[in-house]
Amino acid sequence: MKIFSEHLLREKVAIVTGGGTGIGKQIAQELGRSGAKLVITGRRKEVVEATMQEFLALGIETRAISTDIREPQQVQRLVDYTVESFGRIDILVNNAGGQFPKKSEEISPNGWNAVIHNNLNGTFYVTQAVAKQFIKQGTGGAITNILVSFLHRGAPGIAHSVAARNGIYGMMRTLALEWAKHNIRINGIGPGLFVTEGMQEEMASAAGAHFIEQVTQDVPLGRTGKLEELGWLVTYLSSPAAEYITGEFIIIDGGNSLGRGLTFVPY
Ligand SMILES: CCC/C=C/C(=O)SCCNC(=O)CCNC(=O)[C@H](O)C(C)(C)COP(=O)([O-])OP(=O)([O-])OC[C@H]1O[C@@H](n2cnc3c(N)ncnc32)[C@H](O)[C@@H]1OP(=O)([O-])[O-]
Ligand SMILES: NC(=O)C1=CN([C@@H]2O[C@H](COP(=O)(O)OP(=O)(O)OC[C@H]3O[C@@H](n4cnc5c(N)ncnc54)[C@H](OP(=O)(O)O)[C@@H]3O)[C@@H](O)[C@H]2O)C=CC1
Repeated sequence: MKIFSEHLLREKVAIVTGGGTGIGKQIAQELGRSGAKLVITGRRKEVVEATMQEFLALGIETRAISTDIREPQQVQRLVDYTVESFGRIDILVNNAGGQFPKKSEEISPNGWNAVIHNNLNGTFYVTQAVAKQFIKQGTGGAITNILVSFLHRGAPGIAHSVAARNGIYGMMRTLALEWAKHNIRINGIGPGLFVTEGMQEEMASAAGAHFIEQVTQDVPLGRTGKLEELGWLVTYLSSPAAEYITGEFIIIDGGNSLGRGLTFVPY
């Protein structure tokens, strides 16, 4: 379904980390369908290049480059490559990340550090490098961080990831204040359950075959999310329609974080 005009983000240039797969791929596609030029990145070159070919076939101007967001030099190469390719950057989507489920008493120091490093440090490196380009351009920019719906509620089994995402949340609120004078907006969204290969490999396989059905039972709207729904939200937040929104966190989970509601209903 097409929601936004193909001119909404015309002449805008967007970087999407983890843009070769799952949520990042769909967000990138929706930004591209709304007119943005794309640079998609992830560690696996062959994955981002295959997605680039799909986008080019749809008529979306796309480049792909491999980057490990944990490596500041590679992150700077991503920024330089984007500017060399398209002359500027306007939009950043920090989507790359993830975790492995594990009882907290069993997480090794290395395991803890791996998740914090990938999510929190990696997100900061990309955010800082892109924001420096925004400031140099003097154009402002829009940054959206993909966080988790249970950011404030907590989630047993992924303490390292929830800690890292709350670190990003604190960073995001601070940077929204610090960089408002440069017209850099920075927001976060918290997806509930969206079925992707990555999610199935990392989460559902460890949690059991019925994980998705079980989680879905708790969703008031009675279904998992559609990936396009994330793409539309990020497109909105990246567009002029959201020019007065910064430092915000929006949950998109079909009401899941509301819980089941009151057991007593007065009718
Ligand atoms: C409701 C759903 C909500 C959320 C859904 C999603 O997010 S869906 C999106 C889902 N998509 C993703 O999550 C994809 C992204 N995820 C990843 O790329 C990786 O899982 C990573 C970044 C978390 C770790 O990568 P890395 O290359 O830095 O790790 P490394 O190999 O160098 O090991 C370092 C330490 O970590 C330990 N360890 C690592 N893995 C596991 C494991 N499975 N099991 C146990 N432990 C594990 C490893 O043992 C070692 O500790 P040790 O033995 O030395 O004490
Ligand atoms: N699916 C869901 O229900 C939910 C997902 N999320 C979050 O949404 C994001 C996308 O998840 P999803 O699409 O489901 O799963 P994926 O596993 O498909 O997405 C993870 C992406 O991040 C990239 N990535 C991971 N680490 C790095 C790194 N160090 N440098 C560069 N790229 C990296 C991966 O590419 P590569 O391996 O090639 O580097 C991959 O493209 C994640 O942050 C996830 O935690 C949040 C809530 C719910």
